Amino acid sequence: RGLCSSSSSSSSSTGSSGLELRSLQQSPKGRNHQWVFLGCPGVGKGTYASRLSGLIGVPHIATGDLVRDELASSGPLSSQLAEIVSQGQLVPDEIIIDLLSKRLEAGGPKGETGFILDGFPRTVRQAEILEGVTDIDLVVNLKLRAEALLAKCLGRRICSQCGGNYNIASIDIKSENGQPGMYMAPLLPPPQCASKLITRSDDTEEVVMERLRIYNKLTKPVEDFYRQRGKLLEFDLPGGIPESWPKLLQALKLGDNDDKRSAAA
Ligand SMILES: Nc1ncnc2c1ncn2[C@@H]1O[C@H](COP(=O)(O)OP(=O)(O)O)[C@@H](O)[C@H]1O
Repeated sequence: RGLCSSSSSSSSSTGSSGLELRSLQQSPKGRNHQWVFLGCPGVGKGTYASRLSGLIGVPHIATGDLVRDELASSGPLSSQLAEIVSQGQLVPDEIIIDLLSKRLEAGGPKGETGFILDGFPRTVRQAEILEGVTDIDLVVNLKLRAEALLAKCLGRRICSQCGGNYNIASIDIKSENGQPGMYMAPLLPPPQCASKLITRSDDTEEVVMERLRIYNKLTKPVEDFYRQRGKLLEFDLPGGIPESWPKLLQALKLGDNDDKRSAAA
């Protein structure tokens, strides 16, 4: 059983949460794509969600980024959040829903009606709340061989100046016992970022292992939640960006041609 292997499904009773996600467009007419990206830490959700967001013209909203922005703002929540995040635990639903609602509200005046969510929902309860306020079109479940996940998290680097995301891990899994090999090249920073790289404080081996454990326990059941609703698209990443990106576009029927937007409709 791998780090990110499947687990049994969980029941999904719709409890009254008392929570609401404000300002989501209710009507499927005239709105843009509302997609969710699921996948273990290190799988590359941020990379692919952000590339796709540029392509289909909707914002990439990562709840992990919202949490880190809140942490950096030194607001009233930051010390509570710092402790939770540094241990790889999940932030309480109420806080996450509040951060996400505010982000969605801020997009309203800019005319944002769609999104690619990355890092939300992370529990069945969060999925139920989201399903209660809008009809998600598609959930992409990104999967990567377990051997690569930890290395990908440990190799992650961010430019402290421009915010660019890079990865110094070079993954070369040799073929063995009939299993094919896999190569993932590092995503190195340009020279102007190279001296300004920082590592996320929760990307240590101990915390990543805990985040993977929590993913399997609390987020894996979210896959079943969407599978049962016919919304889940499974996508096995075949390697690094050069191999994976065109295949992902194909799987999403976005094709690699000039007609990307209409193909996405
Ligand atoms: N939907 C969520 N529910 C609860 N906690 C969250 C959620 N999204 C992000 N977090 C918090 O922010 C941290 C970083 O999230 P993220 O950047 O998505 O990490 P990962 O690389 O593990 O997918 C998580 O470990 C968790 O503490």
